[in-house]
Amino acid sequence: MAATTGPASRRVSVFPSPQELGPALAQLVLERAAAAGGGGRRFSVGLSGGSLVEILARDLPPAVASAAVSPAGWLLAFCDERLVPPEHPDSTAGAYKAQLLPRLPVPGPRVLTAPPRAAPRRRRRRVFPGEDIPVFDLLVLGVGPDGHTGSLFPGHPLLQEKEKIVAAITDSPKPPPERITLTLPVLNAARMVVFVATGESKAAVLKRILEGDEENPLPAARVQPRSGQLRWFLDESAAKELTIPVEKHSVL
Ligand SMILES: O=C(O)[C@H](O)[C@@H](O)[C@H](O)[C@H](O)COP(=O)(O)O
Repeated sequence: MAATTGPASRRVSVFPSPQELGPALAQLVLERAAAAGGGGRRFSVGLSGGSLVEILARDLPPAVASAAVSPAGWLLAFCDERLVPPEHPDSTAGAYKAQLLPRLPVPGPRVLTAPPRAAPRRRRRRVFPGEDIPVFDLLVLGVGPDGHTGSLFPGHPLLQEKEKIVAAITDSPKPPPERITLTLPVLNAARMVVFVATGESKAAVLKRILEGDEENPLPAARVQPRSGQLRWFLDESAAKELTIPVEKHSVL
């Protein structure tokens, strides 16, 4: 049963805990990779930091292994990045390089690390030829208890950005203050966006994002892919205040 309220293609899936959510997320990544494959085109996937790193590092490698898939044709990018050295514990790319990449088969994905400033147009043209705004096959986003996603924070002027595809922020309310982030035009151009949120600390904000109708929507509520699909993967604690129909996944 698919959840059908809200935007036409939005589906909200609820899992008992992150332990069940992780393998389902890994399957979704593989499905999207298979759908994108062929024609010499890379499967482009953007990942976020925070608790997602642990979930993907735990559940994606076994899924890749059991499906005997090669990630060599994948292009892995980051939805946002904290501007710290790669070896710093706050570095999102550093965390994926330490925890996920060594567990994937070799040759692994091509990894697009964030430039310290907005991406030069030439580089973007090489990676996403012919596209004015990069169209990712899949973006995996988190959401903070304040409703931020990527490094797009409530009330921040970056929410109005229309031109840049990657923007710098120097006053992030969540440390560290200096970050770069994909902008809303890129998030909303993706073929699929999946939000992942677990834990009780997200329950109240998820009710606002998924059921609210606010004049000034929270950043995560502004992610409505124009022609792509929008998925939400939640655990029961995060979903506990929701009254919209959801797709419940139980342990078999
Ligand atoms: O830089 C970051 O912190 C992330 O990229 C950020 O957008 C994250 O996805 C959310 O804050 C949710 O984080 P948690 O899943 O750890 O709560």
